[in-house]
Amino acid sequence: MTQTTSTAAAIAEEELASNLAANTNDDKARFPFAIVGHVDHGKSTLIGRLLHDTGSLPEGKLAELKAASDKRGGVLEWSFLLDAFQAERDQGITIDTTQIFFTTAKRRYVIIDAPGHKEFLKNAISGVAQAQAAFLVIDAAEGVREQSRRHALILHILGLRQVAVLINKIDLIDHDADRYAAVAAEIRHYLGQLGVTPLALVPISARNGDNIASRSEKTPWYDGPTVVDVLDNFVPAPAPVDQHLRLPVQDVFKFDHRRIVAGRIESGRLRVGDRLIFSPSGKQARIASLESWNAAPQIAAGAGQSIALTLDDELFIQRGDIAAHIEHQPHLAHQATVRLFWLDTAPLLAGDRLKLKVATSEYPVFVERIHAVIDVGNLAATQSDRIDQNAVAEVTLRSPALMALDKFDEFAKTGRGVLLRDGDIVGGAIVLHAGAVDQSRNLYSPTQSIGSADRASANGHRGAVLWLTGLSGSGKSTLAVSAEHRLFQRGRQVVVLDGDTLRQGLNSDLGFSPEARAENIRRTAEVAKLLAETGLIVFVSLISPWQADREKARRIVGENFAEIYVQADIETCKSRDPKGLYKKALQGEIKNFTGIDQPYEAPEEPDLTIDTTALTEEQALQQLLDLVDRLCALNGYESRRPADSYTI
Ligand SMILES: Nc1ncnc2c1ncn2[C@@H]1O[C@H](COP(=O)(O)OS(=O)(=O)O)[C@@H](OP(=O)(O)O)[C@H]1O
Ligand SMILES: Nc1ncnc2c1ncn2[C@@H]1O[C@H](COP(=O)(O)OP(=O)(O)O)[C@@H](O)[C@H]1O
Repeated sequence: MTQTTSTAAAIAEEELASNLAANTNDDKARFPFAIVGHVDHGKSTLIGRLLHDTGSLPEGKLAELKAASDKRGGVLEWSFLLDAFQAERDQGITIDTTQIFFTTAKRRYVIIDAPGHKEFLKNAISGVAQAQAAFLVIDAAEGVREQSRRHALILHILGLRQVAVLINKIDLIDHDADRYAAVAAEIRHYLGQLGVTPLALVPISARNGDNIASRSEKTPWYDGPTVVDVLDNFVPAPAPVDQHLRLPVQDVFKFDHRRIVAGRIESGRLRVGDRLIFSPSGKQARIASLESWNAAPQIAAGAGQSIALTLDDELFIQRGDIAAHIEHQPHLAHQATVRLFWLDTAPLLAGDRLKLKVATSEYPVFVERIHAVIDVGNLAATQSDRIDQNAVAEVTLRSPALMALDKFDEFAKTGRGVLLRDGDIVGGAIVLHAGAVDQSRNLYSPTQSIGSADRASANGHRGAVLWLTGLSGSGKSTLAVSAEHRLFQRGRQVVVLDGDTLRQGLNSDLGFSPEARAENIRRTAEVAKLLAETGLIVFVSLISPWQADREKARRIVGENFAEIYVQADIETCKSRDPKGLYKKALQGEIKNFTGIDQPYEAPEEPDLTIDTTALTEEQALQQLLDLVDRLCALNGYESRRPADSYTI
């Protein structure tokens, strides 16, 4: 390293350190925690109490509260405090109920998401609520309830490991040690199944102030910490600045002929001269400058800072790209296995299409497979094809877009996302596994064409041509169209090429002579080949009465071609006569009609024969879909985990 660069590096370190130190002086340095629990178990009262007992109430608030409580019958209602804050907020005064601040002798705190706040789950899941610890409040008289369980599960899913349980309303059970012990055992057992060991369980009465800021005389059998002790003992998370760099691009501005890339550094650090790679595009450039307005020029920055930088190369960077150092990039994948929490009233089904929003990027995805749905009550994993509201499940999502993702346990911010349907948040997801792809294959240069393997990887299946042959009325179109619907619902790329339709456009110049039919089949085979190469599952529904023409079609398409004989005898077809054509042909109104005055050669060795005279439409469809599954599955693409290997 030269003298100049080492000096620059030293300055950068120093500057970064001072920036970070500056950061610790703002409100971000408050220790953020959440209070969760079943409705009416006492969360609001606890907040009122905490503010009061730590001396954090604004002047005059207590008097106001007393007056309000007197009006309603005398008992001091600590939860009115939150109502009062809410009222002030509604009038445009500064206190925000979703961010309540208070201070103990040891440090400053921010309570994230006031209890009862309907958005808690959404916020918690979307990562807005960056709590580092949580209190789970449980009513001593009522014990563990559905919401207590669900909230505990969410805390676990969100990766929150510092959890303490406050068993509230201890006065309602007459400060009874045995009843307290029973509730404590129940919640310990449940949390134990999740692999969570509560840091403490505290018997409290939020209303009366027992064991909040000082030890209560009414629970002489309890010798553990108070709520404030527990708070002060939560350990702040290690600074994300020590992790690898993740800079999700928020925007790119044109300014004075320069392109300025803006974003918030979610983890790690960077400095001028660093070489960055932007995922998923794979473009690379060095940082030319860190922009600053009305401030001394910066040459380094770290996690938590919002920055604007320029690059030494005019790359096309866009919102949603993630900048990282080359040695430690996010995973690139079309497929991700996630643990999700479903919020929408409408269930999530296999094949459903959603958007996965991770940091600043949004990817279209569909549910490729639901591995297991978790019962919130007993944590049992069951196999299901639907995920109902408030359920937790493990699923594989697939995107036609290449996604840049991290695993949640490695990078919290870029390893978790929100699921959107029609613009609404309908669930949250943490990434357990991002299916890796061969990166070199996916970093395209504009001159390199996209191969069928890339397309298959994006779609989650290979392209193929399923050539349905059979008499008019045998059931070709019926089967092709139902298969198309079924596969489309599963998120497959699929299309039907039907003789009737093609003959109205591409092949409108052709009749039904043997030569015209041969040309009809040749053209259709060429089109089917092109579509299959772009990754589609193509159903061709043509009578294609001659073996030689069908063999030619197979040669044109090449690999991934299947000949399917849709079998029904002529008498059955005549009796079905869905379009009334047999009647006309028998009356001589239509000439050269297959099966009447032109032959039909049944396939000699079809890949599949579907006898529609013996099967119901559904059975016939299943036979066809089974063949599609075999023909179009990617090698190893499933990467499925059986439900019984599910652990949470
Ligand atoms: N002479 C004659 N013979 C057979 N079929 C006739 C004829 N005239 C019109 N139609 C209608 O055209 C559809 C068949 O066209 P195809 O393109 O599938 O035929 S071929 O593959 O070229 O043999 C066929 O559709 P399907 O009933 O779905 O098979 C008929 O609707
Ligand atoms: N198992 C079956 N599979 C497909 N179609 C069936 C079956 N059983 C009865 N049908 C009926 O046969 C007719 C087939 O018509 P269509 O699909 O237009 O045939 P094609 O496209 O081969 O001319 C439809 O009316 C359909 O409801």
